[in-house]
Amino acid sequence: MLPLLTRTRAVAVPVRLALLRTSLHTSHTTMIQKLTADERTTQLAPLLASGWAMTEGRDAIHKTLSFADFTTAFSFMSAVALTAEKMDHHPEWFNVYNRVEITLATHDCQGLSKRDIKLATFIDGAASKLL
Ligand SMILES: C[C@H](O)[C@H](O)[C@H]1CNC2=NC(N)=NC(=O)C2=N1
Repeated sequence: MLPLLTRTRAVAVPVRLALLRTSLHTSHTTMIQKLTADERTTQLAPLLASGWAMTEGRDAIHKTLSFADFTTAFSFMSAVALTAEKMDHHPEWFNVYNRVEITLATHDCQGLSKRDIKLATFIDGAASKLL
């Protein structure tokens, strides 16, 4: 029979290793993935056909929207900001008066992910209500 302290360590070490494996596995499987080639055809292509464009030199998309005036542009930005915060997914954007330039990419995977598709789709819906 092993002394109590040795037995405790003999059990505790494998348990800790198992927990570490589980946490590594979980963080790996929940990591946000770049869009696959198939997803680019089915989900990204429609956005590229409706005013979004690939950004040169990076896996990102951008679009410029012009509204009637600053108040309308800012109202659009407020709607997008609330949704972006809920999604924990934020646009890179630039506003001057009535114009809003938006770039979307997922920093966590250094490229385009489903979150960018979802946010771009929301942005198009919000803009269409105000344009
Ligand atoms: C810690 C926080 O959840 C992350 O930094 C979120 C926040 N907003 C984000 N926004 C965008 N566009 N890409 C991200 O990878 C991202 N990650």
